[in-house]
Amino acid sequence: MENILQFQGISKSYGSKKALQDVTFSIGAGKIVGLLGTNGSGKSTLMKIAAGLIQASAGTATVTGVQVGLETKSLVSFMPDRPLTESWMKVRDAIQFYKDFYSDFDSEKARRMLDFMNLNERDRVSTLSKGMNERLQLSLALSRNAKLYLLDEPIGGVDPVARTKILDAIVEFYSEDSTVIISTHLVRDIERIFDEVIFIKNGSIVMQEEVEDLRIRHGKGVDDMFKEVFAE
Ligand SMILES: Nc1ncnc2c1ncn2[C@@H]1O[C@H](COP(=O)(O)OP(=O)(O)OP(=O)(O)O)[C@@H](O)[C@H]1O
Repeated sequence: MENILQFQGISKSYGSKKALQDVTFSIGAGKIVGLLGTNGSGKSTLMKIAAGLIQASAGTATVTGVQVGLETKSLVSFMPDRPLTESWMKVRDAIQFYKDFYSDFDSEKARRMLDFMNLNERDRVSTLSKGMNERLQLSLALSRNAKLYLLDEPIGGVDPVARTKILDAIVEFYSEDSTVIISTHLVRDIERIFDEVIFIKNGSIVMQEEVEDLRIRHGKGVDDMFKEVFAE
């Protein structure tokens, strides 16, 4: 099976703070993967390295076998935990902005997603609620034709109704030959959509399992396993 994302011995420090320590894993094509860890465990750092936004202090990261850098930017669509859009924009300006910026942006798909999300192209980004803004950011990220989608806390801080809508949209609109990695600590709400999970604790990977194997091997769901691994 083709590796979509591979990390080999990746470490990252911010000054004396070690955010990632000797992280090695690989993820195949056609999966929705949960990157699960408590606050400060290194999830955003890992995603930013995969997206080519920050550099690792040591190790190698590849996307479809290509070392992360300029060439992989067109393969990876990243939804950061803070919006990339500007507050003066209307929803349609945000779409145009992405279209201008990314040659792989599919405007037709964006329109279908906006419709599904109950977003109006005339709405001003600054007036959107947090949940509606997350819906917009997700629509923008998933409307690119990428190999790898990195969604950093797509359901952070939104109500259960918005969460369900966002998760339904991911399942509905992701294309099955790509891979989606979703970071979160809100495991219970989201575990139903994962094929595979990676647990990250204090900057190290402590578990990577197919969800089905986890159930068979440990007789537990992802949320129970998460609570056990991260118990303090
Ligand atoms: N720019 C930075 N400068 C210094 N330390 C940083 C920086 N970014 C992250 N860190 C530290 O690195 C560690 C990992 O942070 P990271 O944001 O990757 O974790 P996270 O799992 O995404 O956390 P959260 O769920 O709270 O967003 C944390 O201890 C954090 O304080």
